[in-house]
Amino acid sequence: MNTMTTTATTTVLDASDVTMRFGGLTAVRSVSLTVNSGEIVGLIGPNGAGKTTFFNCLTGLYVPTEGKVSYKGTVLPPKPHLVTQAGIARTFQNIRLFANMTVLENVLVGRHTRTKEGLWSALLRGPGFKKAEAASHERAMELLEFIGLAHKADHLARNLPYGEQRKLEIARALASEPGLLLLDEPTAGMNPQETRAAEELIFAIRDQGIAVLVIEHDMRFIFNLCDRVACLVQGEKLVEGTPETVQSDERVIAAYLGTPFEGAPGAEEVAEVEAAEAAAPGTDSRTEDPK
Ligand SMILES: Nc1ncnc2c1ncn2[C@@H]1O[C@H](COP(=O)(O)OP(=O)(O)OP(=O)(O)O)[C@@H](O)[C@H]1O
Repeated sequence: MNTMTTTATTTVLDASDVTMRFGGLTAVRSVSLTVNSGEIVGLIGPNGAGKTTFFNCLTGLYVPTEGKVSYKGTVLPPKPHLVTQAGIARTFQNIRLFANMTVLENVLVGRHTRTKEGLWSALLRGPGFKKAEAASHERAMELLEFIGLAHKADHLARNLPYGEQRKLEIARALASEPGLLLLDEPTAGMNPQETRAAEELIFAIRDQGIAVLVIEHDMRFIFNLCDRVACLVQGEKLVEGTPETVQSDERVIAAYLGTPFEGAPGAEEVAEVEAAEAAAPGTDSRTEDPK
């Protein structure tokens, strides 16, 4: 399903024995994970398992207590902007757009790590700055085209529907021209149509040669999307493997259900619940202005 036709596979991300302690609490314990070129890797686990903390260790927001993180063979500096510059971009669990800026401006903000023009050039608006500005504008419009929002370039970000805000965040992350994209719960709060669109978008991103690591609670989404899935439980990696391996692992099921596995809900039951949800108006618990 997710097969690539490219030949050589290289390791894009190599996180080795990453441990993160907060005082007496070990949120992540000796977790190793690689992401290879052409791959979409999923990170799952119950609430509080350490997924976001692990992401924060990868992106320089946290300095791991132990372990190291390399990107394309080079150990990453523990500073978010340097990690972005190195080639890793991320989105957050809660939407972090500039609500009062336009869609285009939000993407342009994401380009700043790739703009080499210095302060004086920017202040004097010399020819170098103008050329860089035009190139950034062109690339930002290409990205908006790619996510299907070019026609809304001049809209304020806060006026976009929720699913489009999530897409815009992805476009802003892509604006830094990453080799690896980290997505923290990209479908949180989405309806089934938006979730399907997000899936298509992530496949398209992978097809452009960008490796993807994604945290998600929606199991159907993750098992359909990913080439490989790792499951964290209480800060430790419990299982890693193909979606087939992970979803049939009884330890994973038990970790989610909190009880020994006694049979998964049937497809019919799931469809019934979904149909009831879709039919009932006003059951969407999302807020207009998600934090
Ligand atoms: N800055 C922090 N200081 C202290 N404890 C923290 C901090 N960040 C996370 N934790 C703790 O670390 C553990 C892992 O949290 P984390 O948010 O990484 O889990 P998660 O798997 O991302 O959960 P969720 O799915 O709910 O987002 C939790 O017990 C959390 O309370």
